[in-house]
Amino acid sequence: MADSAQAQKLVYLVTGGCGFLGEHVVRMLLQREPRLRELRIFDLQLGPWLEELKTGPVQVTAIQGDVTQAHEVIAAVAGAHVVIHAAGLVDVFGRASPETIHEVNVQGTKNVIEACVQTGTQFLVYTSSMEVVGPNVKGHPFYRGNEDTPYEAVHRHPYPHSKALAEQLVLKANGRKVRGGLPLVTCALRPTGIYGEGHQIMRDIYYQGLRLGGRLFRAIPASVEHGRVYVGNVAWMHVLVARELEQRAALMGGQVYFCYDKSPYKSYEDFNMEFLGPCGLRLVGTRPLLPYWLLMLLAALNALLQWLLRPLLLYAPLLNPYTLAVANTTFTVSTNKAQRHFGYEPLFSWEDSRTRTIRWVQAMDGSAQ
Ligand SMILES: NC(=O)c1ccc[n+]([C@@H]2O[C@H](COP(=O)([O-])OP(=O)(O)OC[C@H]3O[C@@H](n4cnc5c(N)ncnc54)[C@H](O)[C@@H]3O)[C@@H](O)[C@H]2O)c1
Ligand SMILES: CC(C)[C@@H](O)CC[C@@H](C)[C@H]1CC[C@H]2[C@@H]3[C@H](O)C=C4C[C@@H](O)CC[C@]4(C)[C@H]3CC[C@]12C
Repeated sequence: MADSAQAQKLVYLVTGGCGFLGEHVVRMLLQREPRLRELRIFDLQLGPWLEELKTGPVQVTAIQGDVTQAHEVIAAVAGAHVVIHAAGLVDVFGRASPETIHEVNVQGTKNVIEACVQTGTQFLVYTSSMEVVGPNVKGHPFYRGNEDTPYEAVHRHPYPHSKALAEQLVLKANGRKVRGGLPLVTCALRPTGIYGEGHQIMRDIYYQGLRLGGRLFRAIPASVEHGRVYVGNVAWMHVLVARELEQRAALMGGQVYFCYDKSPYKSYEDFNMEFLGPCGLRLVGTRPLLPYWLLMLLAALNALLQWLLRPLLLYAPLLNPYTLAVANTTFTVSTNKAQRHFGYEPLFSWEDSRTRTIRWVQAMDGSAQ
């Protein structure tokens, strides 16, 4: 094994490094990538927690920047050996316009790819999403599917559409010559619904339950299963892919990998209760309390209200026609492609993932029980 001076020679860049997933990727890299000399964290909004990372042996460089600005991306990428592109606008609640979602998720990804080509960075890992596949607009279930399962991926919503376009760009760029003549090696990771410390939607649902007297009301049948994956395992897969991409370029280049672990298959609501239940919330109803047609009507009313109120304020509730359709469509993955291609095994067991998430919820407002 090379001594520490030789081993620490690589420069990594993580775009979106201050986000929910990005922060876990940053911390995982610092803990588990011994070859790091410099870790660049590029984000629109830098977190104050970055300061605590600057006391270690790895040079941590915080870069406030916008992936839609090509020159800012080029400056951040120049000299990096590996780019992990996790920056994105994750919006299925109508907060941002379709144009903005496309600008960030598609044009931003184009800028990252071109920056790699122009500056000579050879390895690019893209954080894609299960939504590149589905659920599709027809509500077809994807049951224990894998990377090769045939499925009619048809998207109308701007977010999944943008992720699909961006993923295509990344995979198509595999093999392009970068500055210096070497080939660009790319791959895309497709997490299912990520949960864990820092998950904003879980936080929102928790506080919604507190506002409703500790109760949540079942809207989705328990039989509708949604694949979920712990954020620490998604971060670990990113670290592993970035490490193995060079040695296994021929096998991994241009490939997609679902992110998976041992988290149980449950409905979105029942899965959330694994963490919210121990924190004092109760899910009312063994089956949906309202008929689906009424939920669709309420979702449509929310969409109409959002449109009417937009000139005055942002009204963006959890329930809208898209989120209802997604929540109500089974989407679970069962694959071992990441294990076969680069030896991935989840770093965190289901029990550990669950405990860590519960502790995070409990710490939110000192509700430890
Ligand atoms: N959360 C999930 O369940 C999930 C599942 C699958 C895939 N993903 C993907 O993982 C990635 C990270 O998602 P997340 O859940 O951590 O979301 P997040 O919103 O917490 O993090 C996204 C980060 O990107 C940054 N960002 C947004 N626009 C930017 C821009 N123009 N320039 C630079 N930085 C910008 C944000 O500031 C934020 O820090 C996204 O690409 C998302 O599509 C998320
Ligand atoms: C109000 C009820 C119907 C409630 O059950 C709605 C839940 C809804 C907000 C979530 C159900 C499924 C979620 C999505 C899924 O986990 C996968 C995603 C892909 C990722 O790339 C971004 C997030 C998301 C779209 C995620 C968003 C919240 C849900 C729609």
